[in-house]
Amino acid sequence: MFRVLVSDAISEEGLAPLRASAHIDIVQKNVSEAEEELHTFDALLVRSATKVTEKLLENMPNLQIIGRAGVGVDNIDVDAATKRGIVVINAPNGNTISAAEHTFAMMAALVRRIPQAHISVKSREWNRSAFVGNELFGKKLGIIGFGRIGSEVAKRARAFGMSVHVYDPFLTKDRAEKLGVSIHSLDEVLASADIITVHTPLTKETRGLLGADNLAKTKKGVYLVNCARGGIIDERALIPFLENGHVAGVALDVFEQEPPGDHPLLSFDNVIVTPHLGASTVEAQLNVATQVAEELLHFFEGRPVTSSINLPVLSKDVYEKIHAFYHLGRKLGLIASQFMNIPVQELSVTYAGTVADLETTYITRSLLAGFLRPRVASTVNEVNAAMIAKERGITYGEKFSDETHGYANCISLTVHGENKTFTIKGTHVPNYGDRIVHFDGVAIDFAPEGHLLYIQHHDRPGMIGKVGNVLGAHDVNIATMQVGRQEAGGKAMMILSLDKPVDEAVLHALAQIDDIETVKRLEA
Ligand SMILES: NC(=O)C1=CN([C@@H]2O[C@H](COP(=O)(O)OP(=O)(O)OC[C@H]3O[C@@H](n4cnc5c(N)ncnc54)[C@H](O)[C@@H]3O)[C@@H](O)[C@H]2O)C=CC1
Ligand SMILES: O=C(O)C(=O)COP(=O)(O)O
Repeated sequence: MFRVLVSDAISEEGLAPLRASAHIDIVQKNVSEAEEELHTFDALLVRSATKVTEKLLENMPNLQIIGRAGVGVDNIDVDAATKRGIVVINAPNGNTISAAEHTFAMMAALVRRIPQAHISVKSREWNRSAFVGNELFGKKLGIIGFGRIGSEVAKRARAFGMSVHVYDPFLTKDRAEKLGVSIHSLDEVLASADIITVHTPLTKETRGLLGADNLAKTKKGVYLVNCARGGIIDERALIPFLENGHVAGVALDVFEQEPPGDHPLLSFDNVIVTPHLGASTVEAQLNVATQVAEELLHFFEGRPVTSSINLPVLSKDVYEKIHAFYHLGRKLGLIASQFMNIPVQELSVTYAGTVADLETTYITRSLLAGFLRPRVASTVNEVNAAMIAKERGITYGEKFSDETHGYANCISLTVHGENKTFTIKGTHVPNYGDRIVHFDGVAIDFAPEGHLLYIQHHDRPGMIGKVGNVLGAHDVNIATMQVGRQEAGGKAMMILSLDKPVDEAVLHALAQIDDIETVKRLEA
């Protein structure tokens, strides 16, 4: 049973597929209400209200996945989640239209002074001359951040007869041309726009992007809109520009602190506000809840998630192709780590044959996670494997080769340790399974499954019988046995697969046999 804590208001209808699952138990409580049971949850679903801090994650040791029913993840400590191997997903498209429409509504309301006029009429006044506004038609709209929402705002602005000047350092000329907007530097947008709307994420680079210096570069009489994140426009810096009339008006849906409390900006008549409503439509909430619910179901079924913030994103198609290699990679890493149970500095992975054409980053992450698993006490998976490897000074790299040793595909892992190097190679045979085809310099063929016993010995007659006798005497049943050697009379090895793991006494008894050099247990 997977337990899901839903700690913000998320559409019931969107959550229906999760509720329908017999394996999922949904609890709807905020974090403080759920304090006593935080340790029991496998998943956490939030919007922007819940602050997912490192401290909260410490109290949720079973957490595997955080779903953000929306876009912005600035309320989630993604680094802390990644460190713990927790997958973070969001619903990037579900509320785009709602946020763009809200931005547009705010912009129109701002220049026509609709909220102020509304309050006046509701106060039984009729003062038409007090609310003379401006047209949007013919004005220059400066858009800072031209992603999903920025570009939807641009389409609507063009329909209103506005010209759109965009600043986004990651925007290509092609895309700008397609959407009928012109690309400019930030300074150019600041200097030329009649209205400026921001649509970036809140990051170290965008916090305070419109601070005192940049506000001073804007046109006198400029209107500003922030329906993205509080803090992109510096609230404190804005105040003198409103006081001296340089800024004609501001529309804010978001605040540095939410709720903003008794904020000085709220006293200005020409500052219009909404309480973070950009995504608050029935449609957007259904979309985002449905998206995260589906992703959560996939995750719990062991299928790929498609909108992760901290995992390489895989389409269903790509996943179908790579998942067999993903498991093989995990096994190669796991076996290699146990065999090389010494400090290691470097892992080198080589892909050959059909696997070389696939999304190998994901397979390498899986291999790395398999390698680190026996070495670290905490959860390690493809989310945090790269970070943990770095912390432990283990570097890794991928290569590609044509050498498949006669197989359709081959993954080769070489582990470099102090004074020792080990290579293991495996292949995946469709409808048959994974096979290890090369182990520490010896060609062999075994399935990387279950309780394995590795025995390295000199190639002599009677070795198989001696090993069989010792295991029989200890009541250990052999399921399969594979043998291989470098050359007749030289280094040879056996890989046995056993029904149960062997204990130290068996390892010791085997090591006493003449001509046996090494005996190791390997779990796969
Ligand atoms: N008010 C609300 O309820 C909602 C707010 N949002 C917020 O709106 C913002 C935009 O969301 P989306 O368009 O979906 O995101 P997006 O990721 O599609 O677009 C963000 C754009 O900002 C650009 N960008 C990044 N750093 C920049 C910088 N330093 N200067 C200029 N451009 C930069 C990126 O290249 C990208 O094109 C986010 O902050 C999101 O959290 C989203 C939905 C609802
Ligand atoms: O999706 C976003 O980034 C939003 O800001 C929407 O936030 P909300 O889910 O309405 O709390």
